[in-house]
Amino acid sequence: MEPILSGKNLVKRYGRVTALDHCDFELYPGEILAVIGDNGAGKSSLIKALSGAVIPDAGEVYLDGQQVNFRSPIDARAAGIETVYQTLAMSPALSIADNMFMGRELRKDGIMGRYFGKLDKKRMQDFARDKLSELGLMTIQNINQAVETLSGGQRQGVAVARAAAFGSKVIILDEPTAALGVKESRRVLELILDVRSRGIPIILISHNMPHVFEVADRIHVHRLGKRLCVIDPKDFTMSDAVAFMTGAKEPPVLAH
Ligand SMILES: Nc1ncnc2c1ncn2[C@@H]1O[C@H](COP(=O)(O)OP(=O)(O)OP(=O)(O)O)[C@@H](O)[C@H]1O
Repeated sequence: MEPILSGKNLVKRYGRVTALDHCDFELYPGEILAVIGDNGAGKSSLIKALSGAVIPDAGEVYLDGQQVNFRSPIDARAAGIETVYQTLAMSPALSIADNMFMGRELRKDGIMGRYFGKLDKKRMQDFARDKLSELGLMTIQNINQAVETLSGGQRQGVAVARAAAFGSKVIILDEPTAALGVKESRRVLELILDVRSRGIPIILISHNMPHVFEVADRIHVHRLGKRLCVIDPKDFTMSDAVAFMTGAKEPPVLAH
């Protein structure tokens, strides 16, 4: 099977810091791939390079086997890669429906939409409602409710639903459960599994080993700016994973 998204020899330097040091990466169709690593290992730099948020100094990114050169996250989004950052990029005062369409609002058909930019609120609300209920998020009663009235878990849910609605190829989640309580985290993990069952592969960056081991099909262990190894969570313990990523223990099989 060919990877849906891959990176080869990616390099990213910030002054004298090498955040990505000839890093390789592969995401396969339909999988949840966790990316773990110590603070500063370069995980964020990796997903940013894959999603157009930073332009690597060297190396290549391939989507569906074709080389891509994303100049911005907008390019990556247009190609079907959606990223949910911890900060969520939502406007708290706007409604759920408005947040789902932020930056890609639907306009009305015909003259009103084309020449006067009139938004098709009804179509956006219906779409938002459909997407949220598809993912079992209809504990949210009112699609016109402001995002600031939602709990942390519900907000994360809306952000994941938004990504799932538009991310036709790949969804990247950066620490989706970091700010959440036990119950809310559980809901978000279920949502991640739901998204996978719809056939969309997910990259999950997380420091939370129980969460990683619960949902990931494979784990990319990142260390000192590159992939150290990829492990199957069924073959290793959480302490093994932590030992590999901190350098306390050598992995049995290296990435290269
Ligand atoms: N914009 C930037 N300017 C300068 N240095 C940066 C910048 N972004 C990242 N770095 C450096 O690059 C290295 C890798 O950072 P990165 O954020 O990718 O790591 P990370 O694994 O995501 O860390 P964490 O788990 O702490 O979020 C770090 O040494 C960091 O200080």
